[in-house]
Amino acid sequence: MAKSEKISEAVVRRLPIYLRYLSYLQQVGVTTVSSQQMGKNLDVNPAQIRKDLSSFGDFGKKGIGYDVNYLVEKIRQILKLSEEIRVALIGAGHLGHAISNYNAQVEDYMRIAAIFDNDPAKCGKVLAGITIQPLEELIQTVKEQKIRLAILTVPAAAAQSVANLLFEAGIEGILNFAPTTIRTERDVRIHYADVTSSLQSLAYYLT
Ligand SMILES: NC(=O)c1ccc[n+]([C@@H]2O[C@H](COP(=O)([O-])OP(=O)(O)OC[C@H]3O[C@@H](n4cnc5c(N)ncnc54)[C@H](O)[C@@H]3O)[C@@H](O)[C@H]2O)c1
Repeated sequence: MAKSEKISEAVVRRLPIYLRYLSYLQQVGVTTVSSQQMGKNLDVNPAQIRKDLSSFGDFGKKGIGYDVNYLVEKIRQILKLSEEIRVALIGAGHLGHAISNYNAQVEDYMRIAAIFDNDPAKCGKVLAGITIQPLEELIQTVKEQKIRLAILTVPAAAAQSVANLLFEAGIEGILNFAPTTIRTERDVRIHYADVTSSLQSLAYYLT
């Protein structure tokens, strides 16, 4: 039973990291895991892991650890990953190719279901098993296919206008790779992924 409905953003960001490790344990047939083992493998303080996991229920057993299958199910539930979530990718360029091909290889509840580009030379071509569609078809396809999330891999100059189309289509969240901020007037969650900023933060720790 969940102790609280609302989980902090920091915990929500750590849960996928726990889930990735726990899914690996499932694959190799490990059935229980302690917070110590998890902490060692993920380089996270075990006390932090216990605290995070206890925030949505008290299901670790002292001296035995966590039941891996149960924990995977529980985290999937919390992250609303119990059923497939359909994702659109916009911008079938270099990065779009890499992400689409990767997504097609991994077994994941996040499934890229549609790909869009505004380059007529790319539309109609197949990428990772999906036919690239023109941008004009975005709103209708997103609505028809019940696509809820989007990945933006277009140039920065195009990001806002494409995001506006996504808002119009009713998208609920965007993972933006373009190096620009997206403004939204609706309750749409925008997350940013940026290798350069991450490297810049890492540079701070250079000795
Ligand atoms: N966040 C990161 O770590 C990271 C890393 C690499 C690239 N990027 C960014 O990702 C974006 C894509 O990079 P890339 O190297 O794949 O570029 P790219 O030029 O190879 O691909 C961009 C694609 O977007 C399409 N496009 C352009 N305008 C569009 C529009 N209005 N609607 C739909 N499609 C449109 C182009 O036709 C092209 O296929 C850029 O903004 C780049 O700066 C971010």
